[in-house]
Amino acid sequence: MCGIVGVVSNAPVNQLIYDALLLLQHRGQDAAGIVTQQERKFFMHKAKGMVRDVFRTRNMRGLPGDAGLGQVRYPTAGNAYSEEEAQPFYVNAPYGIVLVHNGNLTNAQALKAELFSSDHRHINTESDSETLLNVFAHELEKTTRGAQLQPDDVFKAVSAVHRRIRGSYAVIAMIAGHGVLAFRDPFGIRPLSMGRKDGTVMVASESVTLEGTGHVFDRHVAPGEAVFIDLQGNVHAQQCAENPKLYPCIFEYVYLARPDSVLDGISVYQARLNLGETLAKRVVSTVPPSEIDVIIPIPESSRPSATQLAHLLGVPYREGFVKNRYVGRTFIMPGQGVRKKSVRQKLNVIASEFKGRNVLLVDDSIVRGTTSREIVQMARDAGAKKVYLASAAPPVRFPNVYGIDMPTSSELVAYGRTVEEVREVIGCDALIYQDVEGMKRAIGSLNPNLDGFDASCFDGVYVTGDINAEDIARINEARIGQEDPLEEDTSRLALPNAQEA
Ligand SMILES: O=P(O)(O)OC[C@H]1O[C@H](OP(=O)(O)OP(=O)(O)O)[C@H](O)[C@@H]1O
Ligand SMILES: NC(=O)CC[C@H](N)C(=O)O
Ligand SMILES: [Mg+2]
Repeated sequence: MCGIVGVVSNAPVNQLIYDALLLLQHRGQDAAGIVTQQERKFFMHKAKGMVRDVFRTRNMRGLPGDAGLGQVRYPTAGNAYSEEEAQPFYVNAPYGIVLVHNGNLTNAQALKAELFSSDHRHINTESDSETLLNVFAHELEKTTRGAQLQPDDVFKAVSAVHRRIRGSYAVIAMIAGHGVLAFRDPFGIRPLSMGRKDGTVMVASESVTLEGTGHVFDRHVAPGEAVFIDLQGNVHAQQCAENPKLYPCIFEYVYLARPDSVLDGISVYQARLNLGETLAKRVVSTVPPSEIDVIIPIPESSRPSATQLAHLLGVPYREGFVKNRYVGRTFIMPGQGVRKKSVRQKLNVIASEFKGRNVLLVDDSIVRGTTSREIVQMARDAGAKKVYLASAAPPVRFPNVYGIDMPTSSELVAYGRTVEEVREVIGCDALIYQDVEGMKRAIGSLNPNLDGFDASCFDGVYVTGDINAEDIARINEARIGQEDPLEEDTSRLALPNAQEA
C-alpha cells in the first residue's frame, strides 16, 4: 500500500504534490518521488526516505509545471533499499510516460519475460510497477500507432492492460503533452478517489489527501474504470474492465488508511468504531468486564476501536502508552530487526496506569506479533497484575499478495497456531480476537453496494481467483532476501512452536 497522487492544474503543482504526499506518508515511508511536466518535458526527483527528507528547496525548485504525479513507497515487490525502485517510473515511448502504482502484480515475473521476448522491452529493476508501466506503454503504442492520441485510445490501452496484468493496482500515469490518467484494478482492491478545487483536478489514494489540500471530494474511481484528465482539466472517464466488482482490501479499514479518510463510501473511523463494537461482544464472553480495571489502546491505529470497546464495556479508557511521534509506523518498516527495535523506541509506558491493575490492551491487528510481545512485556514490567490483549481484527493467517508486505505464512504469529498457542507466544493472560464474519459485517454494513472484501490475509480467499500455492511460493521467493544487506540487525523474530498448517 503505497500512496499515490496525480494533479492537473492551471498553476504550479510542485508544492501541492508535496503537501499531498505528506498527507499520504502513513502509506509508505521508504521512498518518495515527484514528477512534473512543463511544455512536454518531465522533471523528476525521487529518493529513499520520508517526504521531508527527500525534498529540499533545491529539489522543489527543479519541479516546474502545472501537472504532475507523486508517490510514497512501501515496497511489496523488489526491495526497500534500491534507489532505482523508488517511483515514479519513466519510459520515453510512446510520447513519454511516467507512472506511479499502489498495489502488487501477481503475474509480474511472467509479464517481464513476455515483455522481453515478445514486446522487446527491457525492465531494469525488480519492481512490478516498472513492468506495469511497460505493459501500458506497449499497449498504448499499439492503439495509437501513427495517429493523434485521443482519450478513447488511452481507454483501449487500459482495457488491454486489464487483460494482461493480474493482482491489485491503483495507477496514475502522465502522458507527456496530453494529460493524467488514473485507473483501478477490476476488483477495486486498492483505493483511489478524485476531487477538485478551482482550476485543479486531483486523484489520490485517500480522501484525506483531497480534503487536506483544499479540494472538494468528487467521487471514487470505480473498479476497472479509467479517468483521463487532459491538460485543460477536462475529465474523460470510461469503464475498461469486462466484469468489474468492488472488493476493496479490508486491511485498509483495519490498519492501512488514515481514520479521517472515506474509502469507497466507508468512513475508516466509523469502520474502526464498529470493529470495537463487535469486539466488545467477544471480550465479554471471555473476560468479565468486572475483572478489567482499565482499557488501554496500543497507539496509533487501535484508538477508535478501543474507545468504543471501553464505552460499551463501561470500563475506564486510559492512555497507558505514549508514542514518540518522530518514529514512523513499525509494521511498514522493512526488515524484522528494525521493526522490533522500533516498537520500544516508539512506545513507552505511563507506569501509574499499569501498577497493580488488570489491563486490557487493544490493538487493531496482530500480524507478526512484534508489537504485542513487546507491549505485553512492557505492561508487566510496569507492574500490571493481569495483561489481557484484544485484537480488533481476526488472526492474520495467510500471506497477502495484493500490496501488503506479509508474503510468507511462517512470519505470521497466528500461522499454524491455535489462539491459545498464540497467547502463549505473546505472553498475555487472555487473548481475544475478532472473528472474520464479525469484521466483515462491522465494516460491510457501512456500504451495502460493495460486492465483498478482499480479506485474504484473514480467510485465505484471494478475490482475483487466480492465486494458487505455487504463486504464493513464487511471490515469497521474490521477497525473501530483500532486506537491506547493510542493515545491522535483520534477524527474524524467533517464534517457538511454529507448525506447518
Ligand atoms: O503484529 P505486528 O507485526 O507488530 O503488526 C501489527 C502492529 O503494527 C501496526 O502498528 P504500527 O506501529 O505500524 O502503526 P500505528 O502507529 O498506526 O499503529 C498495527 O497497528 C499493530 O500495532
Ligand atoms: N505497496 C505498494 O503499493 C507497492 C507498489 C509496488 N509493488 C512496489 O513494491 O514498489
Ligand atoms: Mg499499531
